[in-house]
Amino acid sequence: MNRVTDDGFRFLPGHLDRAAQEALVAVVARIAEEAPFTRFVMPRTGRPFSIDMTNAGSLGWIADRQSYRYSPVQPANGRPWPAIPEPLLRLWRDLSGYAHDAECCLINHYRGEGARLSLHRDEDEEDFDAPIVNISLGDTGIFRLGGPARRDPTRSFAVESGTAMVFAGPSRMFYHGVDRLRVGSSRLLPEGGRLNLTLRRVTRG
Ligand SMILES: O=C(O)CCC(=O)C(=O)O
Ligand SMILES: [Fe+2]
Repeated sequence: MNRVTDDGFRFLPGHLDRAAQEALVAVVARIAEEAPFTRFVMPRTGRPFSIDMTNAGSLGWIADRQSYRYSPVQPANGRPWPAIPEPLLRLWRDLSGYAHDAECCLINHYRGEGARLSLHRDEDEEDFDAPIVNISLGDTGIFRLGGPARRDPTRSFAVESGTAMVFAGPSRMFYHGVDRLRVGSSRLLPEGGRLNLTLRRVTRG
């Protein structure tokens, strides 16, 4: 049921088997020891996200009252983010086909009911030519994919644990978001919920 569409979007359910998923959960736990999950607030409104975030990589995606941006250090303590672990770099190399390595792995933790991510575009990077590689672990997320304009029609995908998605070509700049979780649909994470990892190139290679 792997799908490739001519807009460059690839939907790859079952890309990671159970063992690979468990290994990535352990990888995320190690990252979170060095860079604890935090709840960012949105610029201007100061309203908190409904999900917790952390990063690995030379640059991490952050949000505060001022802006959405990439930072080489963790806002909470000024320390660098942990390096992107090798298994994640391998996924990037396999799935992105890009000449340069990912610089950021943003990790989103959707803890349960009410955790969502409104429709947005990933546009804080300098390099829009590099694809975005998206990996899901734990509870199924209801993912919404639109088009280049906010008003474009959207499609919804149930994104199960182990699914990889690649946003290349035109789909790199498509609006997207997560409406909700199917809470309790997976037993991968001991505390439940969903982890989403996005591997990103930020600077021009
Ligand atoms: O959780 C997801 O699948 C989407 C995450 C996302 O769009 C983002 O982190 O920018
Ligand atoms: Fe996004």
